[in-house]
Amino acid sequence: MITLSDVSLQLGRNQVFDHVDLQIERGELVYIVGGSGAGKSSLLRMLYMDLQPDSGSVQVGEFNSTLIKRSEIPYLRRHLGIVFQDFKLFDDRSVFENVAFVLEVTGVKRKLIAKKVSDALSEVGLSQKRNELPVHLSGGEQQRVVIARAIVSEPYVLLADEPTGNLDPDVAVEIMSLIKKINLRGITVLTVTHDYNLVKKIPARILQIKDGKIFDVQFKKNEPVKR
Ligand SMILES: Nc1ncnc2c1ncn2[C@@H]1O[C@H](COP(=O)(O)OP(=O)(O)OP(=O)(O)O)[C@@H](O)[C@H]1O
Repeated sequence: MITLSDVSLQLGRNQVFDHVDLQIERGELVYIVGGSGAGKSSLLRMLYMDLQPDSGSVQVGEFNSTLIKRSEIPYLRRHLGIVFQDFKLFDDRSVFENVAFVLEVTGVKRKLIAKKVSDALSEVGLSQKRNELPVHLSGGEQQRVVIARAIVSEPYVLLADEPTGNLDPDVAVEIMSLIKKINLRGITVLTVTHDYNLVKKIPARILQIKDGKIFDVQFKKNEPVKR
């Protein structure tokens, strides 16, 4: 599903990735960890092709960074569900409208939008709140809306950058459980996290970015992962 082949990336003076190879199979759930400035966001940006590697290639589904034209990048992004901190909800639109928006801009028919949005809201447990404004929801509920918006177009990969970052520990576990449920439907998930409590509670593959490389690391219970 995702392959990095001999990828190097320099940003400013930082060698963020140095001849990195990585393979992620369809249906995997993967945590991405690493210290501040290690390159976690840069990895996600390469996957949605907002950043091009200086050398090597990034393959996401049928899209390859060395072949893709700028005009094709929106098609790639339609296959990606994106849950980022700076990708806010519209305060003046209802929960339903926030989720529907993604489909409206891609020209999906009204009836189909209603069905897809209802399904997505039901999946995240927010059917009852469809007419609320986001400001009337709790932080965890708002994050559920963000997740509904990310999955409504039935992506094959979900990319999440600290999806539980600002939430209480219990709510964070609920949100991660929801992401796991979505993953079990067959969607490949990559999620950046700093939260080892979460990794402990909901175990999955862990990739650590360090010194320009990406390592698979084993999480040992009772022992903090070194950062
Ligand atoms: N546009 C840029 N120009 C120069 N350097 C950059 C640029 N963007 C990012 N960097 C540097 O590249 C490195 C990787 O940044 P990145 O944002 O991917 O790290 P991160 O692991 O997501 O960090 P954090 O956990 O702090 O968000 C950092 O050293 C950062 O300062």
